[in-house]
Amino acid sequence: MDTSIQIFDTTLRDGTQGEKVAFSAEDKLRIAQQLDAFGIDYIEGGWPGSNPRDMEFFELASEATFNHAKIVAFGSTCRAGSAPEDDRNLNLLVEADTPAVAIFGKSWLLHVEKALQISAEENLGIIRDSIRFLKEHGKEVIYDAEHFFDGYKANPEYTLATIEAAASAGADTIALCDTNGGTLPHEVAEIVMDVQEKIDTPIGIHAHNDCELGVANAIVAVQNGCVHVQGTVNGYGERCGNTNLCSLIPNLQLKQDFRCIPDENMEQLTALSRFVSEVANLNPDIRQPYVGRSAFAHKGGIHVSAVMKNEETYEHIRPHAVGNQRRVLVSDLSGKSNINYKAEQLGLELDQYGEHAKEIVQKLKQLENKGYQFEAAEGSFELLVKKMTGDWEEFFTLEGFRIIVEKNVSGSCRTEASLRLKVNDQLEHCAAEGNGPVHALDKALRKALHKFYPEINDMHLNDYKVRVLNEKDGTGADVRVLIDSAEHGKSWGTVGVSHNIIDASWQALTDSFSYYLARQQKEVHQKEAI
Ligand SMILES: CC(=O)SCCNC(=O)CCNC(=O)[C@H](O)C(C)(C)COP(=O)(O)OP(=O)(O)OC[C@H]1O[C@@H](n2cnc3c(N)ncnc32)[C@H](O)[C@@H]1OP(=O)(O)O
Ligand SMILES: CC(=O)C(=O)O
Repeated sequence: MDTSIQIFDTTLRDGTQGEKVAFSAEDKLRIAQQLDAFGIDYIEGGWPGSNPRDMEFFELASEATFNHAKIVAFGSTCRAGSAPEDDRNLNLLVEADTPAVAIFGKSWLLHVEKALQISAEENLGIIRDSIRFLKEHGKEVIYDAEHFFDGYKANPEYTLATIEAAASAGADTIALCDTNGGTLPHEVAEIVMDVQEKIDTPIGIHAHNDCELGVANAIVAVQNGCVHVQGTVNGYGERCGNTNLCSLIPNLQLKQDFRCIPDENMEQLTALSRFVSEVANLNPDIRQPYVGRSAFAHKGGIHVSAVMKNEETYEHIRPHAVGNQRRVLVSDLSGKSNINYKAEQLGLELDQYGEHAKEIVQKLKQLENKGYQFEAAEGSFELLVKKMTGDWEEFFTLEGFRIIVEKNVSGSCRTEASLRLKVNDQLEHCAAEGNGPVHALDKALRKALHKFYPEINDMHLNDYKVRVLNEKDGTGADVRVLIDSAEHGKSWGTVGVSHNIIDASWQALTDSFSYYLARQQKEVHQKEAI
């Protein structure tokens, strides 16, 4: 039995119908090339009749090389009352110069009568005529039966007649669309089975995620005979999105016998997902199954303890199978297993210190109780462990700092920080102005450290977050500051907690510098040892 499933990616078309998703023509080309390399069969690039950017994409795509995928141009059936050869939209589909086109037509009488405002017969006519026209121009035609499931539930005879019209006109594939995303898996299964009995043309599924069932509906459709699935990377798409290919593909290929992409490409899945979110300029969803940063992140002590003994205890697949990785989070839900695992990852040998793991767990829980959070502050966690295990020498110590913020009647604001710091037994006294107090402190600290540690020029602050911990105390509340710093693509997080926002920032800031300097020192020692 042939178990291959055609994967039709519509990230560049339906994906861009999602809120906040937009790509330039060049972005689309970059994504299309990644999708091709990943082994996607069809890449729907956009609607040439919609806007100049999509037209530009098809021009760029016609000059690019795709080794596996077919590029698809998307549009609708012709307008009622106009012959296909006079229809601008259909002519632009032909001119897009792609081997395949996808057109959507109406399946649901409600749409025929209310949206198109034409008769049921006329609708069958425009479906037939549009497909015939495209076939006469040598195109492979994928017919998207819009609102197929809703139409079928309202009037199965008419809805089936629309896809019979498409099949008789030569459509190569008929994709049954759950356009409003409201159909349940058992309904998809029954309807797909019925269509299978009545239509010889290969059928596919295009599902939306309004009931969080985009992936589930695509799976049952495949289990009941669909051989073609449409979806998007990360599930981007109109309203709540489309079938998420990043979940669907491993669900079909790793857990069942269906084949969607070459096996060896599965490890590229996480990279593909993150590449697309990067180009879309959207934060990746950490909780996304398979590819999210938290997909294999273990927090509960019981889980970590078991995973260290056997990963299958709390992992449904090997993270590497999809190019993701296991993470162990450290928090007040940790046990000593979390600490041991994390320490091992950081190259810290806790075993030699015997009881240290238990002490660290206790300290950690106390600190988390005060509002510290180490999950996203691995830099501070490493410093804590080193300090508690006696494996630490300070790079600098604070003698004191003072910050002045002046606001005058013109509205302008001036901030200056002055700092006294001991570095290598020398007292450094530096001052700097900044946009705000933390910026001024950061600059003064850099000034003081630079002559001892010039490498600090290579690190910078990526992100700075403040969280009020006990809101009811208003402006007197404790705050947690999380700082994300980076150097040449490597990043680390640090944390500080205080009732004073400047003090919390100082803790996170100095942890960030200390962590970085310790890492640099370790790299130098490692190089010297070689
Ligand atoms: C289910 C889906 O996702 S379908 C894809 C939806 N995607 C998009 O709409 C994004 C791109 N769309 C666009 O750029 C524009 O809507 C265009 C260029 C296609 C059309 O713009 P306009 O001509 O200004 O029309 P407008 O968007 O207001 O309305 C759509 C028209 O298409 C008609 N139409 C809708 N579906 C079909 C169809 N399958 N076949 C023929 N005509 C259709 C509507 O009846 C309406 O006609 P009317 O102008 O006579 O009322
Ligand atoms: C065609 C399409 O995008 C839909 O029906 O949802």
